[in-house]
Amino acid sequence: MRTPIIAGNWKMFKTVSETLAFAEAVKGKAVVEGVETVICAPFTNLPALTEAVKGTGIKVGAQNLHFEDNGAFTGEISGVMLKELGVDYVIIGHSERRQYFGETDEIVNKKVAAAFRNDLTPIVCVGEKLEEREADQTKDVCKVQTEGAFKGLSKEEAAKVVVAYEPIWAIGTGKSSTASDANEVTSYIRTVLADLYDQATADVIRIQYGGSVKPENVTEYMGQSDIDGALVGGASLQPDSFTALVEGAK
Ligand SMILES: O=C(CO)COP(=O)(O)O
Repeated sequence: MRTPIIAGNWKMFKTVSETLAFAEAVKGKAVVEGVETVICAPFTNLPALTEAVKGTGIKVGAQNLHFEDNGAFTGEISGVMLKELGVDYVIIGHSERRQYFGETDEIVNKKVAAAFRNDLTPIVCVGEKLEEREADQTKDVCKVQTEGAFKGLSKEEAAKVVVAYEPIWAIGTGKSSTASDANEVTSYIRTVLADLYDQATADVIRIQYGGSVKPENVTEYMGQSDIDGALVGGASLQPDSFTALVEGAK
């Protein structure tokens, strides 16, 4: 009932020429029936990437947006600008944005609203730090971040959001959460969403796992009851590995 979604988060990697080479290499691949494939690239690569993947079934996402549609915000990019490029998704509240760029739950919430204003699908990231996990605060942290992100969203909007559960200690470290631990948290997030809306709405919201996902472990995550895909950093950067991730999500 929930279509699995594999999204690559390229972070601050790849120039335009590298992006075009990647798109060429995955042409006719990295697309599997019943799985949604998304590449979230740096802003500078989005025009070339949307053009290059046209008709391939691969969708394009940004990694951030400003919460206003335009204005005196030097260096920022808005949802209006992304939409015109043919971008469909936008990652919001990634832990690197929260950690290095001071994004709070309130800012995340305003960005989610901006995404909906511009018909972009938000991929909202939540997840705990190592010390929070060790202090047994994982669920509390995810609850606060989820409630903060969804504030003011209608049921119809909520149903379209993709949540990415990314334990911060598992990002780029090679230390992935076990599939059953990750499923315990994603199913808990679903109960938070059911409390906010209702069970039927919570049941259609897709929740990804992110943190050291690779072709070798993706199938194990996808086999869990409440994990509907993966948000992948490092392993999404090589065409072969990205293709294998999508195939592994079948
Ligand atoms: O942050 C991530 C995706 O948003 C995860 O990164 P890695 O897959 O490199 O651990």
